Amino acid sequence: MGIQVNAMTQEKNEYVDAIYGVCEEILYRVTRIWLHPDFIYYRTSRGKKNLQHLSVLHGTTNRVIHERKHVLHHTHNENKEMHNQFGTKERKAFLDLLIEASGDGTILTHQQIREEVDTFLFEGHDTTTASICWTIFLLGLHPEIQERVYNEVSEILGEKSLELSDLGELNYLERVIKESLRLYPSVGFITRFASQDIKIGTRTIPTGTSVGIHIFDIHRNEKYYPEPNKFDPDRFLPENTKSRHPYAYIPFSAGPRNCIGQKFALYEEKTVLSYIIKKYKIKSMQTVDTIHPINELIVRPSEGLMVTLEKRTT
Ligand code: HEM
Repeated sequence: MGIQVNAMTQEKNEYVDAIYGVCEEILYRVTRIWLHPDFIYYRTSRGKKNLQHLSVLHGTTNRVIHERKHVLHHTHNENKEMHNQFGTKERKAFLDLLIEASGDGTILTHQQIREEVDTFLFEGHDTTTASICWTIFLLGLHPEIQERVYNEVSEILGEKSLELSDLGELNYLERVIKESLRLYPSVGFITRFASQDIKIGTRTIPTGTSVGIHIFDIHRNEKYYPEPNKFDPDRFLPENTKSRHPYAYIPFSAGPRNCIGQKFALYEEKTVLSYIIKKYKIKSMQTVDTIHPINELIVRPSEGLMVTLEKRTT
């Protein structure tokens, strides 16, 4: 979106703190029915704190949109092709497209643009970060699987830099990421609103019900995944997936409101992981039994994940 959050360099970061605060608060409030009415919740100290977090988040997004509108207004480049420093055609940024499509507020209001930007900022960064971390942790526990990834990456990349066309060749790494997303789906739980009666077996879910879908548990169903807690990337070999129920694996949700960033997410993860694995041997300092995954909208380890990185010599 064209802003620097500096989340890696600043120990205390207002934007990051606000994201964590809001995530924690959503779950806290959702699980306490007496806090559901606004007129009660916003009178509590937690409700007031949450408003402060939201004001940081919305303030940042508003600033990004206003700055971008300003730039677009002054460069008048809406209909011109943009070229980067190498002279190749540059695609327009997502925010630029939204601003252009907004028809100066007649088609998309400022608030609607802001909601889209918030969704992308949130869905697009924490999800992939968590998934990359869990994959590193699992590779650090399984040296033989890590070595297979290393061999694949070395064979495809050699000494050259990664190119877009290489990403489709990293098949084993893709299976590793998919299996990691099965065991630790970044989004462990989603909800849907039943817009009509749904019959499941002998039971009916009536219209208007909020339905919780526990992706974390679905992914550990023994019926579809024998030895469900075992990390086995070969579960995602084509011959092993072809007869699996399509909704037995839903890290990106399913249906019309599934994740629109899933292809990008896999590209991003393959890029980051292949660079790390090519340079370092990863060793995990914890085991599956000593880490505690928690669901704060994103499935994270409650106390972080400790790994050591040893520089590869070959
Ligand atoms: C490993 C990475 C990711 C995972 C596991 C993931 C997972 C999901 C899930 C489960 C949903 C459905 C949420 C719901 O229905 O409540 C979703 C929606 C969405 N995701 Fe992702 N996501 C990932 C990465 C990304 C990235 C990188 C982007 C953007 C660049 C993105 C953009 C979105 C958007 C915009 C939606 C909302 C779609 C809609 O409501 O129509 N996601 N994601």
